[in-house]
Amino acid sequence: MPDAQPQPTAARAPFGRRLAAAMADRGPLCAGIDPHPSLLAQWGLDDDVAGLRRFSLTALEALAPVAAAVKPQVALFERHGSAGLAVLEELLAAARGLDVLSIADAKRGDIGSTMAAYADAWLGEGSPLAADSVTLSPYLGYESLRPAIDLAQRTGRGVFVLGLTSNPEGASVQHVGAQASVAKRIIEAAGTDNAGDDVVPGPSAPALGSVGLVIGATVGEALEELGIDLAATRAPVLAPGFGAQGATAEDMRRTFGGAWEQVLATSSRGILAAGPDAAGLRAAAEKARDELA
Ligand SMILES: O=c1ccn([C@@H]2O[C@H](COP(=O)(O)O)[C@@H](O)[C@H]2O)c(=O)[nH]1
Repeated sequence: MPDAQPQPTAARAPFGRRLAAAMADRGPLCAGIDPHPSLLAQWGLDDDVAGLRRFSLTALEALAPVAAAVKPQVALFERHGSAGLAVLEELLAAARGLDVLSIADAKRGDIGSTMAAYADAWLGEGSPLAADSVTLSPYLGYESLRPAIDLAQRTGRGVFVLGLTSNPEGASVQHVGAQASVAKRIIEAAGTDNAGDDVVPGPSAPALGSVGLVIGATVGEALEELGIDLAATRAPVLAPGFGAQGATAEDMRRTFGGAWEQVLATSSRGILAAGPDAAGLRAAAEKARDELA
């Protein structure tokens, strides 16, 4: 498996630009790498570190050529302790070597002083866990995420802030406030950050900032009901819920409307269930990507 160190800051274009180019080149699919115990069993692997490593590297090699990004689910590595995190480090390095963008789905969020340490871990130059981007939870206040947003912008990396999540329970917090909802405030704050970013469109790619949003593919009419103008934010939109959680490409086109070009649909179990055969995995990802195209 190829290995590569994070590049120096100066050599890396802004994350939004790199993501837009990858989406133009490979399509709007992010392949989730979620080594659930049930999937390990289905692949004939043990629920241990060797099984985790085989699963993750097999999925990466099969899926990297057909996905704009890969998204390892950090919790499923953490459950194996420090050895699991070492596998995640190896996976992130291998993704760099295969030239596919990585999104560490860690959903970090804390008071600013601690947030700086999370930022160093996931976005810091030279950190063994550094990914191209990381998911963040804004429920200690959007501004508490500032150290991560700033570091991402300095290093050509990105963040995806939870806006409207794909799970049905999310609405009980995120929809509160109706037309001035919690979600709307967070989404508009991301838009403000992207307005200050150096955002330029590529020849066949939309102009995307480096502060992304997580908006579930399953949220239905919520964007419209809450009066949210996603297109105005220029945020890359990571959309989980496609596949195993039930959202179809058609549902997503309806939900995202004029912001469709910003959407990076992510699917994990829906693709990974086709493993361990590499050709089967790739075919499942290509089918998902073609449905979205
Ligand atoms: O709102 C959210 C935020 C993150 N996720 C994550 O995405 C994947 C979805 O996996 P599937 O197997 O495709 O359902 C998983 O890692 C979640 O933690 C989300 O689903 N919803």
